[in-house]
Amino acid sequence: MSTSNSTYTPSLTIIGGGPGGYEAAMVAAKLGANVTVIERKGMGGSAVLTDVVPSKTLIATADSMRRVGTAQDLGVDLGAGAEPRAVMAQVDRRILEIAGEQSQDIQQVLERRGVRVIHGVGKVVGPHEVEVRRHDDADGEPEVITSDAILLCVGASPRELPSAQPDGERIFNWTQLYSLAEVPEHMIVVGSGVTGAEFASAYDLLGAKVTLVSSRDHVLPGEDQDAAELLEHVFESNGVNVVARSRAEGAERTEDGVRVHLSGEGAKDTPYIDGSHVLFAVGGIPNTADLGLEEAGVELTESGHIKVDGVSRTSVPSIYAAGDCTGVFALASVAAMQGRIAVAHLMGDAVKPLRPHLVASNIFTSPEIATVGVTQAQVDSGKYQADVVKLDFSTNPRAKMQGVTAGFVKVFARKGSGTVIGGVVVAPRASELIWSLALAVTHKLHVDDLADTFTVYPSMAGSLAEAARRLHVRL
Ligand SMILES: Cc1cc2nc3c(=O)[nH]c(=O)nc-3n(C[C@H](O)[C@H](O)[C@H](O)COP(=O)(O)OP(=O)(O)OC[C@H]3O[C@@H](n4cnc5c(N)ncnc54)[C@H](O)[C@@H]3O)c2cc1C
Ligand SMILES: NC(=O)c1ccc[n+]([C@@H]2O[C@H](COP(=O)([O-])OP(=O)(O)OC[C@H]3O[C@@H](n4cnc5c(N)ncnc54)[C@H](O)[C@@H]3O)[C@@H](O)[C@H]2O)c1
Repeated sequence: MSTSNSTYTPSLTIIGGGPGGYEAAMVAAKLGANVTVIERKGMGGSAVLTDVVPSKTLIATADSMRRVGTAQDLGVDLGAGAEPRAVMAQVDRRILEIAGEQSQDIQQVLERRGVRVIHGVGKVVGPHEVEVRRHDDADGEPEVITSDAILLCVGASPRELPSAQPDGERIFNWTQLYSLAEVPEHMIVVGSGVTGAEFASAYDLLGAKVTLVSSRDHVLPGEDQDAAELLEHVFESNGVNVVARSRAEGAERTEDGVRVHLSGEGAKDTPYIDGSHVLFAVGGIPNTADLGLEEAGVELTESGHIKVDGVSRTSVPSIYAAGDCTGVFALASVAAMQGRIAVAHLMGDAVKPLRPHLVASNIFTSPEIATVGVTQAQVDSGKYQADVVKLDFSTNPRAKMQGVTAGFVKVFARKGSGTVIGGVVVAPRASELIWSLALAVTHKLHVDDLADTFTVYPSMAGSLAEAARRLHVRL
């Protein structure tokens, strides 16, 4: 259906204004739909207000600290006694300003495109009906909006331990970190997934003493093992204390800080840790309770996520879902893609189902860890037959010039054919370098295509081309 030539204007109600919701709203409005977005916190959702934007802005400051800290190795005299210091009040103000501006920008763009934005709480009350309680009319009668389709993009919230309720002063979840007057003296980070690793890295660079509690043998379970080991090595050399094979059982306030109680193998040596602050980064739970989903017949998984197919359809034909509430891949980019796919499907536009094996992602630690496509674990398990080349950046001239001492690039090419099927980059700004590999994986480029493409000399990207060259298949 080409909506621009059609007299019929489909209508779409979206609950949740994060990347899943706002991207879908923009595309749907552009395609001519009548769109309403209901958001309870602010446009941009958790991604913009509490998760991605604030954490990456904090990490930008931490990264500046890193660069200033290593400037002396490059011959920069910072002057006697001049130690870089993060001024947290200023850092936090900047974070909240950037998040607020970003949220405003998104709202304005949507409104310019004719999207109706409602600040309030939405609930599904039928296959085509959403009830909304507006914040500016909380005691009034809720409005019921009827539309051709509903898109659920309600996201997720931090998981909390009953025995460690966050108070936003000493015991934190990741949404509460942006009002610290000072850099924490000793930050205990519980959970060594992506969130825990990023904050452990950031607070370390900001000057805090950091202890990272990991329930597994190593940090970043499930990520590329070489990358995780390298990061753990960097953590160790920076003085981050990784307490492995330990689970936090609870946390309590002490006179001047917190005590975190541990269980598990690691707790035999360390039954508790005292620190000034503790951050719980122990995963998220989908915001699907009290949304009227069971009554509407929308099927959920055991974990409470909304079941969707490759084009974001739920078990109810008129209801779609996208983003963290679906449990597919907790990434802003995936949420946005799922939202766009839902809209394309609804509007009868060309639609390609989500292809999770093409997702590129980045862990914003120092160094960053970026991945795309097939993983080393999948190659090792025999799921994919691949040739693998791993090149350390230690021999890369640009890396030497910039003082980059730790990092590598790894390229996976299909055995026999040489098609690029995956890659890992560990380096400062790996998030930017991975795009060339993502392009290669998505468009099934050959290693020779990468090798034959000019790179700038000297550049970190030169190592990507060199890895591809080493994977050349001689016919
Ligand atoms: C600390 C942290 C850092 C991250 N960093 C990155 C990163 O660097 N890159 C990346 O790709 N991903 C990152 N992520 C993941 C990313 O934040 C999520 O994948 C993304 O936010 C998902 O978008 P979404 O649209 O599903 O939901 P969200 O961004 O969670 O937005 C959902 C919105 O819906 C609202 N809502 C819920 N219920 C209702 C209701 N009934 N009525 C009205 N509104 C409602 C919520 O309040 C929320 O504002 C990070 C996550 C965390 C926790
Ligand atoms: N840069 C990014 O793109 C980025 C950043 C942050 C989060 N995310 C997304 O968010 C998703 C969730 O990541 P996450 O790290 O928040 O959650 P997660 O569920 O991946 O990791 C939480 C970790 O905490 C551990 N844990 C749970 N309870 C514990 C306890 N009591 N004591 C010690 N450890 C405990 C778990 O075993 C797990 O390893 C990721 O899949 C990622 O996609 C992305």
